[in-house]
Amino acid sequence: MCRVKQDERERGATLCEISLSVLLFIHLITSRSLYLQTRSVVSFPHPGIYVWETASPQSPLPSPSFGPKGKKNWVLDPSGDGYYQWLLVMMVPIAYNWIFLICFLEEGLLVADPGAIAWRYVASRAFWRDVASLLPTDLLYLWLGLGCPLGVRANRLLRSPRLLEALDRAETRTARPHAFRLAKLVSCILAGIHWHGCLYFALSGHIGFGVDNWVYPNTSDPDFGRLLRQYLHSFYFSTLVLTTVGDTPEPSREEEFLFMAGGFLLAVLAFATIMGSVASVVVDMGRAEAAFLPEHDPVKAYLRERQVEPQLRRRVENWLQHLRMNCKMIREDQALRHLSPNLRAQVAAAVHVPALRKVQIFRHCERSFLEELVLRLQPQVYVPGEYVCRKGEVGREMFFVREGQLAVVAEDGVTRYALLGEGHYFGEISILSIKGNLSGNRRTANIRSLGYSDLFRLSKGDLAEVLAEFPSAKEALEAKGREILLQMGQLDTQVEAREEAQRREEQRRTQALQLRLDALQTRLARMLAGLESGALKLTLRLERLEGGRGGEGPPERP
Ligand SMILES: Nc1ncnc2c1ncn2[C@@H]1O[C@@H]2COP(=O)(O)O[C@H]2[C@H]1O
Repeated sequence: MCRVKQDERERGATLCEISLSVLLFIHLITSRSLYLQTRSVVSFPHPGIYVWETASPQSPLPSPSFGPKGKKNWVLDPSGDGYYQWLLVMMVPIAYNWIFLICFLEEGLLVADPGAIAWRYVASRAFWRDVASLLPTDLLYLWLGLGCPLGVRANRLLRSPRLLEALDRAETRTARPHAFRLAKLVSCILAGIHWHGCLYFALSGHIGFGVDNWVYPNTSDPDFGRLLRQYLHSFYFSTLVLTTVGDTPEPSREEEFLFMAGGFLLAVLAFATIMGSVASVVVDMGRAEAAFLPEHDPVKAYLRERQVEPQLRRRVENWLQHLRMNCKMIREDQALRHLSPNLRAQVAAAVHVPALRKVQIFRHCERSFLEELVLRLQPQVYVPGEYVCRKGEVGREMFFVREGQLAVVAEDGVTRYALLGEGHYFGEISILSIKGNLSGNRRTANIRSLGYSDLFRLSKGDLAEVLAEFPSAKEALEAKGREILLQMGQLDTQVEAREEAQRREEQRRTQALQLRLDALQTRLARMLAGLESGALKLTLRLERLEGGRGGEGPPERP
């Protein structure tokens, strides 16, 4: 109960961390976007939320306007209510370390004492990093003005380890880690291009808008003065540079050359990183699948190399395709091999016990029996027309039908004696050593898969081990087997009667022997008692004799 609560608390804290870190991420990006905005002009359509229009380099703070063609750019005024409310939202991620007490492990135990948690946090490097990231550097705007260059709020970036931690956690917990990794990569690329675009715009402003072909065009031109146009132009320019597509205007000043060189170097690094990340994601995807699916290529190469007949090759290929398309896992134990035995048993039980419950004889079995059983089951998939077992073969395993249809067929492979579907089992007769079974350990029938069948295979040894602990299940299996054998005329009831008579005879003989043994033991005990009393008498007489000789009296008559 306590553990569940703890889990819930942890989950809640992690969710908070993730959502707050995402907010922080947005905040970081937004804070950078503000650079573009700080070079804009304010107009006042509503108290609190302001409409900003583009400023020209010549007039950093021109008079308020609604922009060309009455179009409005909805952004936040740093002195308005809207920005204040935004800051309140952003205060949550900043203050969450003070609100949420995140427990830590000491010698494997969770420490939940607030004092200890606080001390640990204060002594950690994260504390100083958080403090530095909280410094209200925004106040510098008051001194430097809204048009101050980048870097004033750079300390907010110190929060990025939290973001990375949140992303890391999310990656571990998400059901689709590959998609998540790709999304993360794309977000990083977009953020990189965004920041590069901001730098380009800042540098253009520094050099002067429209002074040459390379910089951002003159913002006094209504077309280039709109915030959206400024942003998209800068973003596009940076995309060209960072993807090394080229086709960018020739730089003509030292700053421009430096910026372009830096951009190209960054592009090379980014390209290598992207290629590496994408390759690793693709390889990981393949590896994860290969953990429980058979590899196509080696099998196909083998069949080709050994010149296996085309029909059989096609069957194998169909089988491989069926596994892949229907996500049939035949190597589940491989996928779960790193789990502890206990956890593996729990996972196997959670996945397979419902399927086993559909098997009639297991419907009312104890859960412990089924849990024991699922650990030993091996998934198998058969293609249409394939024989799972043939009459006369030595039985080494039995099967449970998880999905699909199979038929008990005659030698011709067509005549059906019985149909087996979900929840049925077969192959138990030859491995159970049923008394009177004339087939011994040989299969009593042919079993053929009608379509694709998904089975559980249980080896003879594993079945024996499990049944040894659960005799009621053994009796149920044997009873069903005897019934089938009886129908087939393969059960020698005489053998059973003979065996029963023999058993009774043996019992009778054992009892007779026991009686004789008891009688012999009684006689022996009597003899021993007689012997003992005789010996005692003899001893007494000898003592008396010795006593008489000592007193020189006449010897006593016997
Ligand atoms: N008439 C039948 N109905 C259902 N199952 C059968 C029938 N005949 C044979 N079987 C199953 O087919 C299996 C073939 O292998 P076994 O003899 O080990 O065990 C056999 C039974 O489980």
